[in-house]
Amino acid sequence: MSLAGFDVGLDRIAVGLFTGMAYGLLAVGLVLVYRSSRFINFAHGAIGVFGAAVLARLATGVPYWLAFPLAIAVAGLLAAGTEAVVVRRLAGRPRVIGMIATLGLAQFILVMALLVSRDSFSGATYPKPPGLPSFHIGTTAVGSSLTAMLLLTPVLLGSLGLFLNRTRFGIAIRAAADHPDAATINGVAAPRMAGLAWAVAGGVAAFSAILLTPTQGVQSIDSLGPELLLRGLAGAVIARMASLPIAFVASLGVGVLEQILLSGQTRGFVDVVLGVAILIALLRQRSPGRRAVEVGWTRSPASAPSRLGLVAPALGGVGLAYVVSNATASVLTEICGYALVGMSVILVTGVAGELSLGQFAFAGIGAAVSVRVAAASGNLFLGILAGCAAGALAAVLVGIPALRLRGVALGVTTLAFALATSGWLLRQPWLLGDGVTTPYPVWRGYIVSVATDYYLFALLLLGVGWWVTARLRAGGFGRLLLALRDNEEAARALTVAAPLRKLQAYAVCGALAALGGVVIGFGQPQLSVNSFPASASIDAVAIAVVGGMARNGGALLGSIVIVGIPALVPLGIPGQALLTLGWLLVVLLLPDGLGGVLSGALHRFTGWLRRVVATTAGAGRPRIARLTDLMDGPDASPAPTSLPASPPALPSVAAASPSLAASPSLSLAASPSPSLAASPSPSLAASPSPSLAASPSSPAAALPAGPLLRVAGVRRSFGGVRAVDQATLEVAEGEIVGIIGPNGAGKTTLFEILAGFTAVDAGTVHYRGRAITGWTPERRARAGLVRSFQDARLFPAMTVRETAMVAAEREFPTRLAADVLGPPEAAHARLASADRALAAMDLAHLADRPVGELSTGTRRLAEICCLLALEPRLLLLDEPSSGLTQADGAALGDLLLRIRSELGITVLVIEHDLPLLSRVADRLIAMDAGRVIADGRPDEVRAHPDVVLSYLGTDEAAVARSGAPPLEVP
Ligand SMILES: Nc1ncnc2c1ncn2[C@@H]1O[C@H](COP(=O)(O)OP(=O)(O)OP(=O)(O)O)[C@@H](O)[C@H]1O
Repeated sequence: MSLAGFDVGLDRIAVGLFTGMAYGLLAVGLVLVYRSSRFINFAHGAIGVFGAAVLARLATGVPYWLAFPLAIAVAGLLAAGTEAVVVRRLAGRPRVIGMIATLGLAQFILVMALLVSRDSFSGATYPKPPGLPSFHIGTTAVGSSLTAMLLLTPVLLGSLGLFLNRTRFGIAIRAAADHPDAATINGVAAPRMAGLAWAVAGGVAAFSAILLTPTQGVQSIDSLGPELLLRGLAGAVIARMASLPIAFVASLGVGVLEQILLSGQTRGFVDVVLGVAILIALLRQRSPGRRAVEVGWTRSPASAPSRLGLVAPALGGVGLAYVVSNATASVLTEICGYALVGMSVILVTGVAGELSLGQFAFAGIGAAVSVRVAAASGNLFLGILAGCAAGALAAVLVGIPALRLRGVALGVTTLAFALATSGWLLRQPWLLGDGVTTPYPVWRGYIVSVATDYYLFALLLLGVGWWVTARLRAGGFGRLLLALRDNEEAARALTVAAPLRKLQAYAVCGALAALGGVVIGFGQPQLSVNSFPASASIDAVAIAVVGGMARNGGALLGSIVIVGIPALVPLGIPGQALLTLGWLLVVLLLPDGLGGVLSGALHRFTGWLRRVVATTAGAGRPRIARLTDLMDGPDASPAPTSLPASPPALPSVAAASPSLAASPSLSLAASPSPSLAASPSPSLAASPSPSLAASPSSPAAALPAGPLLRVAGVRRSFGGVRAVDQATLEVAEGEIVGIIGPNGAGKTTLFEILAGFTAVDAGTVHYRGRAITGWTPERRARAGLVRSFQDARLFPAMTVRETAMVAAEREFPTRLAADVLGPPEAAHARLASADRALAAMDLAHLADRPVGELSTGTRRLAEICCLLALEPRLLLLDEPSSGLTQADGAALGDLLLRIRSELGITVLVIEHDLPLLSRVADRLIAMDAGRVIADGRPDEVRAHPDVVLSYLGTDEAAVARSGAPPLEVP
């Protein structure tokens, strides 16, 4: 039967269901692992293939049906071992790194499978299950393997369901996956349960690989890589990486759809359709309320463009052109191209913190467009520009769905795009078709036709890409990306426009990868899709990780190791295994990659040389000190000495108290310190200054009639939990209002809604008379509605000064082009503004300390400093006293009163410290189970019977016990 040119007959559907079963099992394993470890195990398919290899080897000596469970058990053990040795070891590092480690592991395991048994890659010679019938559906032969799959898959899934839902271990796995902390408190060993989940997933993968291999032709490592993974991921993503049954059923659909499409189209077209299906599934997913904050990024030296750092390797590279053969020059050219793509990975993953598995697709598109445009226009530079623009555009389009969903979303969409590009897009006749003849680049009339000459041209483009990347990383743009990577919500609360900045990052990375593609493209007389396979995108990730993501030089180093060595030295399978094992070990053991090791060695070497020169030649600063710039460049953190002079330290909030430096805790016991408003600083303390008074959010600006904030009938549920339920409240200009309620009452969710981080199910929020329900967090923050966070995490890998510079973005925003080409005025202005703000809060002495090293109290002060720098009109503070000592808590009360009296800022504050609130608040609002249960004067609310019942549990006496005796309300 045919429909629109596609065969939808029974045969097709039957074959589709069989392959769909295999994809379904893959998807089930991916979901299981994702639920327990929160990342995608890219080695999942490879673990299955390893199990299949073990069966092929065992079946030569023992009966098949004995080898079958043994092989599954080996795969389960391998998966559990992966969890214990690789995943747990990387627990404190970003999840992206865990996923990258599994990419390396996948390659290593596949090579190992090849060493265990070559049969695991060939359907013709692979053992088939004995004792089971073969039959026909229509004209389709169903062999014994498919019969086994048909009979055993329901048994396997049924047992898995029973195991997860009915057994103690299964329930513990689910509990540990969904609520690890709660499970640990209840005595469930969460890490052991994750290991068990991985073991089950590994066994399932082996089951599917063992029964699927006999139905396949010869499989290559490539066909078992990204393509198979995408098919499993499609079902898993449709099931939102959560539901095992939906993942399985969706995968059956994927299998059937694939078979039907294959009747009239190529495999590449199937990838396009799957990519679109994944995109739709991702876009339909609702953005989660609170996001998990990414942990584990360490502070890395950003590479500022140092002249020596560029010139020294460039001179070495140029020198090579005169000593190597044309064949070697071609390899060197390839290394340059891959290094540029690796740099794009460094920017998107190392700096922006998102995994992209499609950078080579952008390279391919860039190459194809540039070659076409250059050939048509006869202008090489026009071709290069067009190629980079095409790469940037493609990256932006692919990145859009990932904007709302962090974590794995970009990895999944880019993987789909990589496959669709190499399988379909690049094969279109208007791009590469069956291959196009590349015109020779012409340089000022000179035709670059010799490989060694072309290598020099490649080196030039590498230098340009390096310089641009280094400028961006060291400037304001790099800082914004780091802030978004470390803590996206905090960055948005400081007015950073996350979607715009991320799209800019994707565009730059797409253009950079495309430039790599241009280098590779013009280096080949005939350009075809074979130069840009999907698996090369994974090599690009390997390059970045092996070389080290902290430095641009890492991409070059990684490219030499991953591309150069195999091209120059024939490795064979054992050599390849060693190389992949090597890069896996680098991921596990060297967070800074080989670049970090080399840079450390250079530092030590130059230190030693300096000492030698100093001893032999007496005093004097040897120039070789700057050799270290080869890897690092000067630290991007601007030296305080190079700044415009900061105003003298102010008589600030903390000035009258023991200094913050002297005490690790927050010291706000400043009252009666000189007034903030009286401070000579032109910054946050400058309420009467012209800039603040002129600001639209200034209290002096014309006020609309009515309350500053009006919340009406707001509702928000998470699953079955009504976090906020018909909340209605108002806050008048100039008030300090406290929000109280027991844990889980919905206070923070209400703040999330007010600040724009969580969407409402129903109800409206009006601020200054305008409906802001649909506004983004950054728009609200720019309008003066500013929030703090309960944990005051800020950006752990950034210094206090850099954090304050993020807040200064509101006044002096970073412009991408100016960051690369422009003069440093805006950067200086941001720096001066940050230093003024820090000085006003007496934090100047902490300016160069990484935020991650500060105590909670000091971080909280730094956070308030940044928030005040935004010149807010309404400040939402979420439990500002948590983590403070009692004395600091009292000083916080003084600070709140002065923020209102001297800066005219209205404050809405969530607090558990009732005595503090009773002292500073004009009004209290009590919440319970998402509802507002009381609203009025503090003494009234505290005495309200519902409040006593829900919040205090007992009676008014508990108020006195919960802290110091209440003070008079001012
Ligand atoms: N993103 C989310 N996903 C699922 N449930 C959520 C989410 N955010 C909040 N909740 C649930 O909503 C309810 C209210 O949580 P919320 O954090 O707003 O309360 P709270 O009053 O701020 O508590 P606490 O004082 O402990 O911070 C809780 O049951 C919480 O588990």
